[in-house]
Amino acid sequence: MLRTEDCGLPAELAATVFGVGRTTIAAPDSARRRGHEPDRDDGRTPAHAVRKLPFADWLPEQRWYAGRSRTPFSVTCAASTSLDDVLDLVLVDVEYTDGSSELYQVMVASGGEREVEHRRLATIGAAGGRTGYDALYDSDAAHRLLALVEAGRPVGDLVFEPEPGARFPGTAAPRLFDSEQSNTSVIFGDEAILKVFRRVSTGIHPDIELNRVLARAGNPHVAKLLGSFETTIAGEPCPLGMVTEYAADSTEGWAMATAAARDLFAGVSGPDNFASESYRLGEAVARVHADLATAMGSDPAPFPLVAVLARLHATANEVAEIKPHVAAIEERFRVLTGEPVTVQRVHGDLHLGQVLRTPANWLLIDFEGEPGGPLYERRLPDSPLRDVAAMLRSYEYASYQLLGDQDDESLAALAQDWADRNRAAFCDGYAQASGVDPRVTDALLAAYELDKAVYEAAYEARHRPGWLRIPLRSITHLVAA
Ligand SMILES: Nc1ncnc2c1ncn2[C@@H]1O[C@H](COP(=O)(O)OP(=O)(O)O)[C@@H](O)[C@H]1O
Ligand SMILES: O=P(O)(O)O[C@H]1O[C@H](CO)[C@@H](O[C@H]2O[C@H](CO)[C@@H](O)[C@H](O)[C@H]2O)[C@H](O)[C@H]1O
Repeated sequence: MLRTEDCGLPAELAATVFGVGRTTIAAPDSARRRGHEPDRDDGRTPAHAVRKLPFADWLPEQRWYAGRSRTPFSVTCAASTSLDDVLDLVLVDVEYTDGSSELYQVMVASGGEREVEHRRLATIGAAGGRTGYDALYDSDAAHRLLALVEAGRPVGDLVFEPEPGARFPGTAAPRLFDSEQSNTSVIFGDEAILKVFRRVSTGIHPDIELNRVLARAGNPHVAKLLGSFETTIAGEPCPLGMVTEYAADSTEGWAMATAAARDLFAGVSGPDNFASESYRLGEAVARVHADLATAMGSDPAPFPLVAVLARLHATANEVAEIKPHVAAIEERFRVLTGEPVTVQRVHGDLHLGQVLRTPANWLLIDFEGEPGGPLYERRLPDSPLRDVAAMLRSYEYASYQLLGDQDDESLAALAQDWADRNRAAFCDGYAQASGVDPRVTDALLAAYELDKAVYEAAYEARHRPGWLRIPLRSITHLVAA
């Protein structure tokens, strides 16, 4: 049975009560142990009402809500900070009946009739005589949030931090980024993109951390970080969002690659068929790796046998189609026991949807690692081959998704040909820029590809069962090679 609570906290757990920014924060499970609901409302801000908004009904409608396959047990407002009279930053804790939990960030604009886009989706509901909206749909509120990052002043427990020398857009009109994402982004004119993290947790956010390091290293293959903001939970930093320069006139690598592969299928492709782009992309990834290694170091380590086996067995328990391949995959992993690799900070979830082609060059975005895992895990050093293998997998996706559920061998041969050509071009570019050809350690590279394909099998089984056959096909090929 779903239980919705509001989020007043006992005094000893409440973090702070500030001037404009009144913050109420504590570990969510502590919040539920409270015996009373202290009323902190001073009449100036609607925080009391904000905490009573019907988040339990609204959250499951949001595309970034990750709890659809689970049953919520309680939905609790764990923290709220009033940014001004009509804008509150709220952290909503969702606990599920299976014992798992998530903390979601919602920026709430409240008041009477507001000018908001997508009113039905944006309306959280009413409490205390006021209606609460998702503020990211509200252009005024989005501007106020951006202004807070630019000003860099603390509000309650919230810390807003502009990067040194960052130039923020002035009055550029904001628009909500309209696509499937795990976070929510607002674009300001052609100048900046504000990404508000939805599922938040304590730790250092790799997307902010690595973008900062690469911007300071002058790396040309990232969108320049302009600022970020975070809060504190139980003494730990909890990153909430970031602003980067917007790459106007850019196209996602996935759109370009799939268009090129489609041309080949239609018999209208030129001789290059994306290969020169793949070469330049390989160079860009190598330069990002080089700057990350220089700035953050690298170390020798053994091939991560325990981790890849753990993922394999967990996936086999979840995805029946993996079971027949387990022994063969395991063998591929076990021959690499003790095999030395070099580890450093890497992207961690690289694919053609995470790269943008600007008129000038390729940019890598979204350095947040594999979504779902805890932040500390996503920041662990890993082999650069992890990223290379992930890109190689993406070329197979780009061509094989065009087959749909057809088993046409001549089409499959075309798909493989396109993928092989672009995979080779990517590795050539990577080798040229790094001085190390990833194909030299072919068994290692294949093992990282296998590990990624196993991850993808779990991802597809959960999110896109119709695409499960793409990683399964690759697994069959990789273990047969
Ligand atoms: N700096 C940028 N310039 C232009 N478009 C961007 C930029 N950053 C992100 N995008 C667009 O927003 C989409 C989602 O961004 P991403 O960082 O991957 O969000 P999420 O973490 O929610 O997946 C990208 O696929 C890209 O199309
Ligand atoms: O972009 P996210 O960080 O959310 O990454 C997740 O979703 C990706 C799909 O959007 C998924 O990528 C897989 O599908 C891509 C095509 O849609 C393909 O290019 C990738 O190679 C493939 O792994 C990614 O694995 C997942 O973590």
